[in-house]
Amino acid sequence: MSRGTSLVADVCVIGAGAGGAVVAAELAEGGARVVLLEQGARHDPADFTAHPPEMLARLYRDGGQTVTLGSPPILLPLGRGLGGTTLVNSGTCFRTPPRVLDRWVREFGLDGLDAAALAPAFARVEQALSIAEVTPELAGRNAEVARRGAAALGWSHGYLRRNAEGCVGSGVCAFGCPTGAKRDTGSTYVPRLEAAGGRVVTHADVRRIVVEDGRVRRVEARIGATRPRTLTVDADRVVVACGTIHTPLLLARSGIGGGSGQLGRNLSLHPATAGFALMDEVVDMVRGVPQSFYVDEFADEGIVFEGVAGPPAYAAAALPLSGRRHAEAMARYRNLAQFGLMVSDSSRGRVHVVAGRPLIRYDLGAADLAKVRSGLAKLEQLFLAAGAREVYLPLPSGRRPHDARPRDLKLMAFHPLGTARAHRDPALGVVDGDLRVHGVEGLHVADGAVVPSALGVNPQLTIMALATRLAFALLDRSVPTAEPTTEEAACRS
Ligand SMILES: Cc1cc2nc3c(=O)[nH]c(=O)nc-3n(C[C@H](O)[C@H](O)[C@H](O)COP(=O)(O)OP(=O)(O)OC[C@H]3O[C@@H](n4cnc5c(N)ncnc54)[C@H](O)[C@@H]3O)c2cc1C
Repeated sequence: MSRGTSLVADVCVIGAGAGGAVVAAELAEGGARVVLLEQGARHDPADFTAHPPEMLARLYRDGGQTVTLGSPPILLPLGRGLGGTTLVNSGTCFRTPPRVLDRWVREFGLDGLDAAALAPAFARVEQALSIAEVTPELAGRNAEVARRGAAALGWSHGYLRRNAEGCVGSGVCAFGCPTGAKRDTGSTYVPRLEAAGGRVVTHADVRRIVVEDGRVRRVEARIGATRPRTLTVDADRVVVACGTIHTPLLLARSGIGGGSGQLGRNLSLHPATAGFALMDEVVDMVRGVPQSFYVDEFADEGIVFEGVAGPPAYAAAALPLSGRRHAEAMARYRNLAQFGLMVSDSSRGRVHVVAGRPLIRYDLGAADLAKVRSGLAKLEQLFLAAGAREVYLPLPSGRRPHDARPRDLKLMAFHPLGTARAHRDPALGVVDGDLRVHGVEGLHVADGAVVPSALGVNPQLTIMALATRLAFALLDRSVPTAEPTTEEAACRS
């Protein structure tokens, strides 16, 4: 053991999030010998306390404090462990909008990724994760505030589709689902992988992918939470799925994928922010699904509103007030509503390493600043139309949405994409349309890094569908057509 351990696999998958867990399980069920290496731990919902500060430290990389450098700095939380960021996400599931897929075909030469070609992969994931629309009862009163506002204004809206069958509305999705209802990839695809004989190694920090004579040969990792040692996995195929921030770093330190000059570039991240409203009615925002409702009236302008909510410890940190006003608003926590907005960005950032530390550089461009300003003004309109007594926007006092400067904004981002983007042309992308790293035999990427443009919708289903398609391509089979659900079968008959 002191000299290190080695394993042999047909496929070594690195990272157990939205992309990695899916591709690993599908490959193992298809008969491949799979080793899945994950830097984080295996988590048990029985240990999820729903207490934000405690869970941030346990489930997130850097305690959820990953931040971009630029104007303005943006908080960019990332999950770590079996399930990756799916373990802490809100469970919202959208297929990639057809207009985005059309653009991929036109601008990036990704002919195999049109809506019809991806439909079986989407359907397979939707079935595996029991994706269904949230009911108004489960959505809770925070969603009802937004619904009332959108209805009064005549804005297009709806309840979101989610992967959380049996959800009871604990209200703390971002801090680990305490009932285990959320079907993150760690509790769905990883058990399927293990049942099919696949091997999972947690606390495995992959340091290098070794390529010889243009072919991938092996993966080298440091393993062990307490006494680190070396693990080598010999494999003819490797799928990298460390997420948009860490995949380009691993490829770069392995000396791979840099040929086009695009590695680490083209980072989009859906800048997001949120406002609060003080209502006359009791909202109890923590009761119900935090992200259960959307308003997409302005989707064509690149602005989408989605629910967000949390327990008092979370709201106290997020409320854009200070001193006595903060204390007074928190004393009326039960009357507070919250709603968020995200913009489909055209600004692009970059991930690279400086002095051994990852650095994420992203500046909000003028077009995206205009979208955030317009989104904040519309958010205020939405709350007022719902009957808000006061609206608290995340801006310095005295500043209005139309004159907000980048440094006035409190932005977060949850959807980093694009740093190893797919493009048919090796001079313009890191992977091709089959997610194979240009110029390297046997090496693929299956995570947010390959997604070549902002989506305008939450990305996990896109990433999972791409991972499903990759797994079946490697197995040399087509993605099977999903069995109709009981509901669909009843409708058809
Ligand atoms: C709070 C929050 C809410 C969100 N809500 C939604 C939502 O409702 N709907 C939606 O569609 N999306 C949502 N997202 C985004 C979504 O979860 C991510 O886009 C998605 O999980 C990304 O998948 P991935 O495979 O690219 O990376 P991840 O899921 O992040 O997985 C990457 C994994 O790789 C591991 N890893 C990294 N480096 C190494 C290494 N060197 N060796 C071994 N392992 C490594 C990491 O530990 C991690 O587990 C949300 C994100 C956040 C933070």
